[in-house]
Amino acid sequence: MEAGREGRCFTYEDSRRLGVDLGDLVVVRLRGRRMQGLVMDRRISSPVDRGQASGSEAPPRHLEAIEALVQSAAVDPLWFGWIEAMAVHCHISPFRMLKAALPPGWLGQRQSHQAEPRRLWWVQLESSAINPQNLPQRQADLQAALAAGGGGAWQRDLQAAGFGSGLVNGLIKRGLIRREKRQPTDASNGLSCSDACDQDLEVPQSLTVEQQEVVEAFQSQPLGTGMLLWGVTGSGKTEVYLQLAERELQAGRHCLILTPEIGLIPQLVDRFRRRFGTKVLEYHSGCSDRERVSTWRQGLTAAKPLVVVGTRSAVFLPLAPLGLIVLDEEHDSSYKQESPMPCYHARDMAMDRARRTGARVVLGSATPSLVSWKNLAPQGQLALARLTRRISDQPLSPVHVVDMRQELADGHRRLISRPLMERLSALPEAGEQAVVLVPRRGYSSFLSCRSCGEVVQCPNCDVALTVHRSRQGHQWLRCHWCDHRAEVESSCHKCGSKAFKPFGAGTQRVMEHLVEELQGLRLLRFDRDSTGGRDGHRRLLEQFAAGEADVLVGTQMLAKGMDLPRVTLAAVLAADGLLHRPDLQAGEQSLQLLMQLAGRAGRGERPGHVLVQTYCPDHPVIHHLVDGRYGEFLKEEACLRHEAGLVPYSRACLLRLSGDSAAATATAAAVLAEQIKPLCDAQGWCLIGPAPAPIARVAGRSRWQLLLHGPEESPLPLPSGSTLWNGLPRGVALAVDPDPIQL
Ligand SMILES: Nc1ncnc2c1ncn2[C@@H]1O[C@H](COP(=O)(O)OP(=O)(O)OP(=O)(O)O)[C@@H](O)[C@H]1O
Ligand SMILES: [Zn+2]
Repeated sequence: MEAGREGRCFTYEDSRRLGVDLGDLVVVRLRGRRMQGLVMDRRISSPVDRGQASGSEAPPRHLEAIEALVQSAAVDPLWFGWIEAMAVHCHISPFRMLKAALPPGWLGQRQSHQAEPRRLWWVQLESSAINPQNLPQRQADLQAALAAGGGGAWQRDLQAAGFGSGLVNGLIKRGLIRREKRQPTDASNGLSCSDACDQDLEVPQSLTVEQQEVVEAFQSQPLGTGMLLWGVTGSGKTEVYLQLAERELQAGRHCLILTPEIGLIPQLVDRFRRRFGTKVLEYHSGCSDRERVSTWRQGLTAAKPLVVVGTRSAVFLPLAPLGLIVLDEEHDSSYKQESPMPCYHARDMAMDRARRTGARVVLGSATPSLVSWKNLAPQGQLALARLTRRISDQPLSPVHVVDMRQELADGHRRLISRPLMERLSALPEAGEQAVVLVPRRGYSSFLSCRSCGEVVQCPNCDVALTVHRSRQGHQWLRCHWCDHRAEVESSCHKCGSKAFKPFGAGTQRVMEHLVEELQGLRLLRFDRDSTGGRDGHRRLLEQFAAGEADVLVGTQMLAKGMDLPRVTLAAVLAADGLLHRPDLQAGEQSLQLLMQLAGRAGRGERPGHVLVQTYCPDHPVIHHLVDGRYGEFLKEEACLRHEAGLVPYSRACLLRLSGDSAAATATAAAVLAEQIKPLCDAQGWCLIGPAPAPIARVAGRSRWQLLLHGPEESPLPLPSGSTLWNGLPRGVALAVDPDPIQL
């Protein structure tokens, strides 16, 4: 139950014979109060046992009854065992691990949900309607799907088959269909709707020789193992996932397809739906709590195997038997949950789950992480498969570096260099498109004084405030950590200078420059601010794919997954912002991002180009980007980190403390350090800190940290259970992050 910091376990009796089981949500009383609890463990006891209770001195106790069953989880013991093991791995109580694994809203479920079955929308063709001419294609498709299925279908199944509510509403307006609420059980006058929608599914592509080899290699892999699929951008990895999934489905096993970012979900879901129709479900933060609970339940009760496309938390779905787990873009750090606890990495979870259940894992990437690289057989656990050629047979696009120092020396002070300008302005005539990466969002990064160097900081956090600007031209400052907002000032409050201007370039600022400087170019902006709403990403990408713009300007997410044949130019405006982050993996991560971006160009018939603007063209990352030999980079990086004894050739663990009071937090950090120092010494780990976190204050809370560093694959030098938390003063929170990615 949610009692205390870690949640606590109590014992109750199922005297009302509700048949409760592991993971079920039940109603019990705690000190007279009705509360909801999760069933964490089960003991069968007979009256005789009770009389001779272990230890024998304890008299038989009267246990309170479980009052009601709210939700039955029906998870299998294998799944539960895995969750318990992961709790140990993440240094968290089994209760909190289970709570994190269950869909959000599970604990808040009302009993009434179960008592009365929900009524659903039923969509029915109007028999009297006259078929209009010139129906838009998708509306016609929907109409045909309904007709093929006998005239009606549940809206939720139509949704699953890719017919959104907009389309349904369109046909309602035309009077072609009507919609009513019905009880899901009385589907008497309907087809089993999924069959209707699954009628004209796409047929699989015939595989290239390389793809075929990968599929065969995977088929011969033992159950419970994994494969690293290293395939250059545009080499047809997704097609391989599709065909592997198809084989699993035929064998009656479920599939999980994971992607790091919610922005990549729509394209992936669309591709899987075209192939597998209503077998495809979604599970990610863009779904409502109710949808996630529903997908969870469908996973438990599905008669036929499913494909679930989701983000990292989908790794917990209780699908059984599970055949395949794919992690696309496996190198992406979004697979790691940093906060709140449990701080888990979906890749570790997936590998462990596969080992236990006999599923198999595919880690796909054009730029594999060093962690997976190091985990290759024979020393490690992963088989390696490669796709070295693009489907289009276009070579990877050549990379041109623009030295911005030279631009400046030549008196050219624009954001957009002359070579980039030239290429962009040639696009419309050639009927081609470009993507431009700006490594930060917002109007421009920060407000600074050119006279004294003062930068406007957030009063709550140790970060610069970002300048934002509305369409009407109004400017304001905003903190990306705590959402603090402030007005923009016209002069420096420190020295009074009027040379007080935004510095750096965000997507909005770049858009304005492009609009000014490249009249006649049509631009679209693709970042978190412009892709709001559930279908934001899909809408923008559709517009761009339909040729409504020449240039797509955006942040990180535009580098990934997009497959548009007319894009022949990929550019990055200021690579420097990426290269100089104070982060251990900055090199690896920026090269991954830049190669990913480069992979967007030249995927169709026409050759592509990549243009990188930077003030340090001699940076090793830029060199590797130009020569395109990612394998060489991995080898060098592995050597460097191996020699320096850095992760993944050692192990790290970060303890993060935060609290309202700076003094209390600092003291708690010091006390904690004293507590674990002897354990570190005994196990050959070293303890760094306590020290203030790199961003020492967020949303008014002080942050301190302890970094532990130890031998590869050794256990964390921490006391078990909740010991670490027991000594903490009120108001100070502690999170344990094993294998942290960011410090
Ligand atoms: N065997 C095939 N025959 C014909 N076309 C194919 C085949 N395999 C893939 N394609 C097409 O090639 C294009 C690129 O494939 P896909 O998107 O799967 O590559 P990818 O490796 O996943 O790319 P990226 O990692 O860059 O996102 C897609 O349009 C896909 O439909
Ligand atoms: Zn702030």
